[in-house]
Amino acid sequence: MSSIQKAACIGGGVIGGAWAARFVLAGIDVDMYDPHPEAERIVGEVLGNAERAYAMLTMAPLPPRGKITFCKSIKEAVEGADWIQESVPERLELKRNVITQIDAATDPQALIGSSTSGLMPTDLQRDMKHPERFFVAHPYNPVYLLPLAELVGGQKTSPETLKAAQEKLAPIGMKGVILKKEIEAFVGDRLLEAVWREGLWLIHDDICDTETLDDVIRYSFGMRWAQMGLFETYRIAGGEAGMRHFLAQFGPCLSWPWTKLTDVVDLDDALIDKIAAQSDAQSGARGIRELERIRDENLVGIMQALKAGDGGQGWGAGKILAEFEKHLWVQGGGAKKEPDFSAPLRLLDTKVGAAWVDYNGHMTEYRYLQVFADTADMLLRLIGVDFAYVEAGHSYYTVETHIRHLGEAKLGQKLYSTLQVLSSDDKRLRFFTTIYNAETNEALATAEQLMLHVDSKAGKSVAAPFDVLAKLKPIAEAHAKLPIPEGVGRSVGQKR
Ligand SMILES: NC(=O)C1=CN([C@@H]2O[C@H](COP(=O)(O)OP(=O)(O)OC[C@H]3O[C@@H](n4cnc5c(N)ncnc54)[C@H](O)[C@@H]3O)[C@@H](O)[C@H]2O)C=CC1
Ligand SMILES: C[N+](C)(C)CC(=O)CC(=O)[O-]
Repeated sequence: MSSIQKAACIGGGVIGGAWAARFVLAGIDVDMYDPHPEAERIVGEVLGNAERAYAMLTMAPLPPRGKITFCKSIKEAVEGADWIQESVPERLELKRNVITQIDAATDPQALIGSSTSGLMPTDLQRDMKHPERFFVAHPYNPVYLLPLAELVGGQKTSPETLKAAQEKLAPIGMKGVILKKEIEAFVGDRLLEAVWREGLWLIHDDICDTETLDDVIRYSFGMRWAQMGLFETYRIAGGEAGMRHFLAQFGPCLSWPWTKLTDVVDLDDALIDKIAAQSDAQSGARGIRELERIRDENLVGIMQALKAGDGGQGWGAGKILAEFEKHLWVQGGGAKKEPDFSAPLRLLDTKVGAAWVDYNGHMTEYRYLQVFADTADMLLRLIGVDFAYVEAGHSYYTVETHIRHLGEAKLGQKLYSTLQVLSSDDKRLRFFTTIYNAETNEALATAEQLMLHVDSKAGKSVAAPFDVLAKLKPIAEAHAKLPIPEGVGRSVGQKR
């Protein structure tokens, strides 16, 4: 699968900042150009929310975070990038000018995507020297969570470009959907505009207020749309007779006076005041960043629920998440140099994210287990028990864990973990893991764990194969020479 090596983001507002977060959390360095004096702060805040969301979204090992560099010009930002994402304000002349500058400054092989919500790619690529590598990659807010990018080519875009873009989006957890023809506002914003226009009429005509309108969506079809969209939902609504029956029954309603879709409401001062006041009453008690965090938590919950859909295969956006996680597991947290076996193995470096902190203001207990489990997974990958191995039907299962909490970790604390193999045979693997404060090297928690090698299809323990045991052997032999860590074999309880 071809992947993005280095990205450039031109424009770092709501969408450009979130694209940057999507890239850096997938381990890709980003060079950013945005003349806004506070661009660095704004992008930093978006990235903070994105990191918080990812800490809730997945337990798969994220690669080391990419680096964001703020540049002084478009030329400087795009140098060496193989994916450039333009996200400047929605004005044709401005975008065309920026895209032409990007085109002139980059390698002709680099892909150039525009975040435009509705401008035609043919209009945007008009002045480019290499228009064949330009396309619309229309994302949805927040880009770091919602997987879709509508990929739309203009008259001069090559079909290979769209295919390459689709392929490069997959490893960063996105789903590139290629539209057959260009059209203003593409597919998503055509639908959203229709709903929005209708919504504005309902407020204008005092049928409901903004909160009631939002309730109607979120308590009903909004939930359906998140998992089945429109046509699959309506197929079910046709009952056993299916889509043909649905069309026969509800098709005629389309010509009844059910909608005002062709009329555009006049957004005069009175209507603007009314909507703004209703929206303030509905949501004004919370700031934008707080609303973003609530939205992100809810989206994560929906995506995780969908990941369990279709009998555990994953459904809709949950299937994309499952595929992204599989990719992360295969990558194993990024390339690491071969560890030194003559000491406990340093296998994981991480940081306490906001979603890890509990009501006591420190890292909550189950997150320690997560770090221990992630560390154990690193050991397993080191001995060849990787994703392909597990898919082929064998694995190690944890059968016993004893955790000791020795210190506290607060929000943002950098951590690392080390693992010492205590004993092993052809089925058993016993090891001791310590989580450290990365600044002071203070031990914060330890775990002694026992794993069994299993045939996961048969559901029973079996001897590990020769090649796994051969990889484990030098680690186990080297660790047998180390002192037994303090705490090994301790039981839970008070002295009597
Ligand atoms: N906000 C949304 O929900 C979505 C927006 N989009 C599209 O993304 C694009 C950007 O929209 P937003 O991020 O919402 O706007 P925004 O106003 O939040 O951000 C635009 C950024 O571009 C910067 N900028 C202005 N001129 C520039 C230049 N010459 N070079 C580099 N940066 C420049 C501004 O300083 C600003 O930070 C638009 O095309 C929009 O249609 C796409 C999907 C959703
Ligand atoms: C409002 N908008 C047209 C900029 C919205 C989009 O383009 C997509 C989205 O995130 O809803």
